[in-house]
Amino acid sequence: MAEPAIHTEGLVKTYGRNRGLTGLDLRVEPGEVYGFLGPNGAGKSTTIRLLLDLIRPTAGRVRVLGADPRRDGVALRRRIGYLAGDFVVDGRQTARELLTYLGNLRGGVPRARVDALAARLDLDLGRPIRGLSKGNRQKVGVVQAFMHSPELLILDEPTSGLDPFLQHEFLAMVREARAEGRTVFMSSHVMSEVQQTADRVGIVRDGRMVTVARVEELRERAVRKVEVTFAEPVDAAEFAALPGVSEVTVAGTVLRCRLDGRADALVKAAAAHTAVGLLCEEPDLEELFFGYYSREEATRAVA
Ligand SMILES: Nc1ncnc2c1ncn2[C@@H]1O[C@H](COP(=O)(O)OP(=O)(O)OP(=O)(O)O)[C@@H](O)[C@H]1O
Repeated sequence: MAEPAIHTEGLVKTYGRNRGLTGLDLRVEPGEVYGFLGPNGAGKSTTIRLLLDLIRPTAGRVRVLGADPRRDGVALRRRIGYLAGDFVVDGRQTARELLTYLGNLRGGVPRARVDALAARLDLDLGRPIRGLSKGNRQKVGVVQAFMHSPELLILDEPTSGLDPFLQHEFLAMVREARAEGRTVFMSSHVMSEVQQTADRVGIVRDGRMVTVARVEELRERAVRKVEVTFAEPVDAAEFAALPGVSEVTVAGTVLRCRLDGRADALVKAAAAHTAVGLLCEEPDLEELFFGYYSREEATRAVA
């Protein structure tokens, strides 16, 4: 098996008496888009800062692209594109000057590549950064992360605060990066952006991993609200007994219920009647995500 793009074992980071990470095991395979999800304060930014050697671990092991961020930091930076959650730029220099400077630090980036990204995001490179709007400064951040075509993109809460146009382009760029075989590690507390792009999702809480799953797997386990309209009234009891089906109500010819996991049994039961309409809410990982938490909290309360 290929060496992981990111590998941490028992990663601990304490900030004085505060616990940032309490033993994080993380494995990101090369070429995948990995969504790193968790609520505020879970330890996402701490993890990312450790991967980039911006801070040092209290204990545990970190490998990034097969290297040690602490020893091989300079060489690693050239192979990584990083977009900080709080990416801030300012100054008299133009966007082009800043991007050229950053590009040179990473071994040089073709001008045409920067131009193409800027054109795509509708960013004027000739204007001084201090005169740019917040949205345009964010575009500078996106360009600097992608411009050197890095093997690994590390994106900390990348779409928070992006306008819908930029969000759309950004997610397209993530998908393209994957198509080119790059690895993307993206933190978020917004399920929808991860749902659209990630192959796998790791959910972190209180400084450790709560669960790791493929996005389809999470979807399959997700809870949906389903509404079926029949030609004739149906009996609620017939549907309430089905696996995964609960909260069944029937109003005339319309059946509403909650579906946990696979739709198979419900679909087959509905097919025994004449179904004239079917509405199924796309499952939201958010609900599943908080489902995990409450389940975990419940376990803790019992313990
Ligand atoms: N510099 C610091 N000093 C003290 N405690 C810190 C510091 N940085 C983070 N922490 C603590 O470590 C924990 C994890 O924080 P972290 O910023 O990594 O979470 P996060 O998941 O990135 O959250 P957010 O989405 O809010 O950025 C929190 O309890 C936080 O209070």
